[in-house]
Amino acid sequence: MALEIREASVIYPAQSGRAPVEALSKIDLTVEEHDFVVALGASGCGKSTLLNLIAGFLSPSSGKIMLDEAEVSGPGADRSVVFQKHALLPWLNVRENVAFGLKLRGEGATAYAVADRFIALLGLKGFEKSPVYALSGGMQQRVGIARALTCDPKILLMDEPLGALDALTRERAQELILDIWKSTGKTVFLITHSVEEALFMGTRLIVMSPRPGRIAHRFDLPFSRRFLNGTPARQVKASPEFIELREEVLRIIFADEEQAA
Ligand SMILES: Nc1ncnc2c1ncn2[C@@H]1O[C@H](COP(=O)(O)OP(=O)(O)OP(=O)(O)O)[C@@H](O)[C@H]1O
Repeated sequence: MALEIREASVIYPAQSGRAPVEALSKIDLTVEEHDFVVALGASGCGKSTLLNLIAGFLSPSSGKIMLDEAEVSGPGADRSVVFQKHALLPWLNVRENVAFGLKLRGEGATAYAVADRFIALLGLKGFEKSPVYALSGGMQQRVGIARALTCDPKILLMDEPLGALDALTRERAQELILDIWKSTGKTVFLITHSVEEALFMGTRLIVMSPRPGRIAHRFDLPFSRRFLNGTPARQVKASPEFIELREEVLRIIFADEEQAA
């Protein structure tokens, strides 16, 4: 078992005359090692709050987050976060950005060797000395993922990591992340607003509903394994089984959005 969330609730306190917000209500979720869990749901259903709980940026109002039997009480090197805005350091080049986390941990001697391994894995070889501001959005996001991986986290947490990319780059990045997931054996928790991305990438999907934020539906997914076993991505995404599930999940989310309107 990698991660266990037990009856976790988050209530944000009342602000400027508004009532408190029950952002998450009694979330139960077990994430096994090497799972690729994707969270999907209408805006405001608590996806980022859940990721922040796992990252340790936020403590639950009640309930527990356990990682390998130990209670999560704050951020730690066993979890790395990749955000949509990759939060790179613009004055440093690719290699320095990727090595940054390890150097911060005092692992200066090995930092560059490890960084170079992940630079190659993410297809950034040859760009080590490029300033990150000169790279495309897709390449910057790959630098962000390489940096997260260098610290060898048990769990990679990704909050809408591909949201800012154009459609073609986004599809390529999905495939790259799946290849890396397979080769590194990491456990992944990813938030996305794209139903197609969620179905394609995850081994497990949680569909969340708002007010209060909760897990309303859970699905086991076969599609990423089909891609990793050699079926072309577009063929996976165009299969009748994929399309049927995509429409089912869209119906669930649209119903939540309509209720909120
Ligand atoms: N710091 C905060 N203080 C008060 N309320 C908050 C805070 N952060 C989030 N919320 C509220 O908690 C609920 C869940 O927010 P959260 O950002 O986790 O949802 P989300 O599913 O990630 O949304 P989106 O898809 O729009 O990013 C929302 O109603 C939001 O307005």
